[in-house]
Amino acid sequence: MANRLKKKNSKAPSAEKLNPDKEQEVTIKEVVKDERTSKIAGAVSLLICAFLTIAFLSYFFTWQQDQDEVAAGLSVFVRDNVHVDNLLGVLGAYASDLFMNDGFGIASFLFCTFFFVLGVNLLFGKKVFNLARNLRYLIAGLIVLSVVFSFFFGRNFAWGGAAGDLMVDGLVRLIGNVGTAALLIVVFLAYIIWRFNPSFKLPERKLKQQLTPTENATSFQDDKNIFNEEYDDIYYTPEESVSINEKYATGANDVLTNNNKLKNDKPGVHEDGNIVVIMPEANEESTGLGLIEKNETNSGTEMETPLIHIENSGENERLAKDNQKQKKPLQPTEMELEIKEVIEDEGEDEQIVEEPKEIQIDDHALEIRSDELATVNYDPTLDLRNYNYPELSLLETHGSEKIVHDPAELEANKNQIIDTLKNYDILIQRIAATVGPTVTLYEIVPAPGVRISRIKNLEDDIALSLAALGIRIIAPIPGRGTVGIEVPNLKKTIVSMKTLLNSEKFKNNNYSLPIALGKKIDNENFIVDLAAMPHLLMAGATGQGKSVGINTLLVSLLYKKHPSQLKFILVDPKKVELSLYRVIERHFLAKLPGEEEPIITDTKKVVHTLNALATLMDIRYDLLKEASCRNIKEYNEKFVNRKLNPKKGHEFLPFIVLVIDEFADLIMTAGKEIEMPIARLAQLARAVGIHLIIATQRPSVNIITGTIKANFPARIAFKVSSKIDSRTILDTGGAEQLIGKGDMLISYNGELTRLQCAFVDTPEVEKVCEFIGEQQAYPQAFQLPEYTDEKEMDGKDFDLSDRDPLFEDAARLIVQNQMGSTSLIQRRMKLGYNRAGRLMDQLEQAGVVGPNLGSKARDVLVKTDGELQELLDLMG
Ligand SMILES: Nc1ncnc2c1ncn2[C@@H]1O[C@H](COP(=O)(O)OP(=O)(O)OP(=O)(O)O)[C@@H](O)[C@H]1O
Repeated sequence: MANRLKKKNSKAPSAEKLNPDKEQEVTIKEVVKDERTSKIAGAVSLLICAFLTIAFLSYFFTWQQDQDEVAAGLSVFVRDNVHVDNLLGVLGAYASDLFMNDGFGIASFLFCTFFFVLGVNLLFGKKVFNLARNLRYLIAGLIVLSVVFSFFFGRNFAWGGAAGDLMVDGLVRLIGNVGTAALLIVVFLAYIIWRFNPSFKLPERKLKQQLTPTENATSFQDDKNIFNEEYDDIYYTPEESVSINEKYATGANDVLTNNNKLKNDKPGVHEDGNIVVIMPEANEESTGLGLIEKNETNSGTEMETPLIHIENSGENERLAKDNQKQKKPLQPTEMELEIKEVIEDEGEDEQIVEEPKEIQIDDHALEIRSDELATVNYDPTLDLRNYNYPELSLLETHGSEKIVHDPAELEANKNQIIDTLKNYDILIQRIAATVGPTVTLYEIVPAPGVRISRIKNLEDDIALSLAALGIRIIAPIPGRGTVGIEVPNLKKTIVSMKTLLNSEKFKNNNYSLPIALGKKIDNENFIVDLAAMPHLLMAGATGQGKSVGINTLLVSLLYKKHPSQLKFILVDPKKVELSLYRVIERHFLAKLPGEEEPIITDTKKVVHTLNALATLMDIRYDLLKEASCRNIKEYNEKFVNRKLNPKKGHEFLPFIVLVIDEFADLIMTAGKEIEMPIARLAQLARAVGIHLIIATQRPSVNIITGTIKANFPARIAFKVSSKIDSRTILDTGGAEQLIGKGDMLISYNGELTRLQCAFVDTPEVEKVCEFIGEQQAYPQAFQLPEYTDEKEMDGKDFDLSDRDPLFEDAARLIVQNQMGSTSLIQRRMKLGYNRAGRLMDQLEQAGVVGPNLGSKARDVLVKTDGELQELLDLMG
């Protein structure tokens, strides 16, 4: 027996036997999941609703005739010669008797509403009504209403059905007739309040002329109740109740779009009849102001109803209608696309003129003796007084420049956006388009109640549905409260450098270092002051427009600055990108003393240059300190007004802009040696007019380190390959969705702006450089302070035959000035502190100066040039 059992249990079921079952199981699941099944179920449910409604209504008139027939139960379906009067025959008579007589009486109509709700939800495949809430209403309603009807209407008809009668009997036995009546009145009222939340309002005593904010807030609260009631079953789940406030606050989006107007509106009645109230629960993007329109009701009492817009009465009506239609969203094609006007700032085609000078100085100013301070202002441009600024004709206009609206494209995109959002149950109220050079910004006002975070979360799906590269969703647009969707234009417009340089904003600004970067989406020229930035970090994958961007910056500055006012230090490890600028070496470039190449390509030299720049920064800080100035602007002003003595080492300080084209290469080869001086310069150099522009195509965290990032508040990202890269540069995603070719995001002043970078082609840059290069120049490039590798010099004891090459110069300087000061050597010879200190030690050993006296200058032991010469001759 045991064996037999074992055998039976261990016998594996054959595959053939299993398969059919499995197949069947899968098929049933599929059938249940199939949307057609739910549609069919929905239709059946609606049919049941209709059937029950007709049967129940018919029951009122036929119950007496039919009750005998159906009293015998299910046999009515099989018995012969059964005659019923119910409109729906035997089944109608049986069902209505079952629900009304044997069930819950008139309350049975609630079953009809439940099947209706269920049917609609199944048929449309989404949660049109809240099923759970309706089920709660059904159960509570069946109990409460059946008892109430049974108790108050008696038993001559199935008012409360058998269930109602049974419960009434129990209650009467328990608490008597009076107790039951009292209890049922309370329960019934509670049910009505729970179900419909009616508003109880005392009649107004007199017409209000002026509402105080508190009164307004109360009115709002009341109306909100009416509103809740109106929308209770539709669209919104209880969790979305917060949104109901927004929905009620009809004005919310108008508040947002009309921010400026509304911000000025104070609570109270306005001339146009609108009343502004403070909305206690307005959503956070709104200003907290909403609008309520004054309306006369039939009864003549004043009532507040939600108003959408305030611009003018016609608009109000239209939007109020829109608001009423919220339950029925507009079709995409029905919604109008508002095309926003773009700003065009184009100046006349003329040459950019030199900044006006306060005083024109003629030749004799040069003859002013250095020992007496002149009364005429110093003009730093005098050395190259015939210098001509580059002409605009050297640049070209690329393409048509005019931004073309393609109505078909705009319409198609608009419809697709609306459709796509609708698929995700996001309804919108208004849509506007701003056509930019490369992308069009569709600005949408979501319907009240739609949470903006939902749109943001659906970014990828929406981009996929719109099937366009480079979709960026800005939800919400800061300060506007609308949601922006940027869609690339099929036909892109190139922004020419020439147009930007010809714009009024570029020609007439008082920026120290104006740079024309590009155009915003609304076509506004983006022109900023590099001196205010004060440094710029640029990143972008290869081929996305970085080099063009750097050229744009350099060309802007070349068009606006005189060689005496600005010097560039160009670092180009790739050797080819910036080589065009070598022809302006003696006008605009700065380099290390004795250095051949004007453009720095070698990493070791970059380290030297950066350290020399740091030394220059220290020297400039000393000068500023002596002149009691806080920054280069104040210092230069004082110098120009001849309040600073050039004999004491003061001089006009040009701005210095350091440009590094490929930062990653440098960091890879020199690491900290590069990072440290860059960080130090970035932290301190701004006040002394030294600004850095650093570009890299590898925006990874080991290149753009925390130290670097912290000191570069202004950052530009061209298209990058990943969201991580975008975060590394901008601290947010978005740059991976750009479309290349100069499409960029700039994070500046805490704002993220999408720009189309101005385009300047290499031949144009070449022409500009040649134009400058052909003109009279300084004898040599601007000399940076000498830099000697501290490590090389350290540990070497002073040996007279091995003295510093600058020993003699330093000795002469000290003797001539009769002042043994290290900072004098530093400033006048443009040396770093360490080297100047070492020179001073050597001078002490040679007997030129006395020992260190702490904060005081050392005594100078050699009194005349002749004495010094003798000493030097002795030293050999
Ligand atoms: N602002 C712009 N407008 C139109 N086209 C542009 C713009 N910027 C760049 N382009 C196009 O993209 C190409 C590549 O640009 P660019 O040489 O500046 O890239 P890059 O990022 O510097 O590349 P790499 O790192 O390899 O040097 C240009 O030749 C030009 O055709």
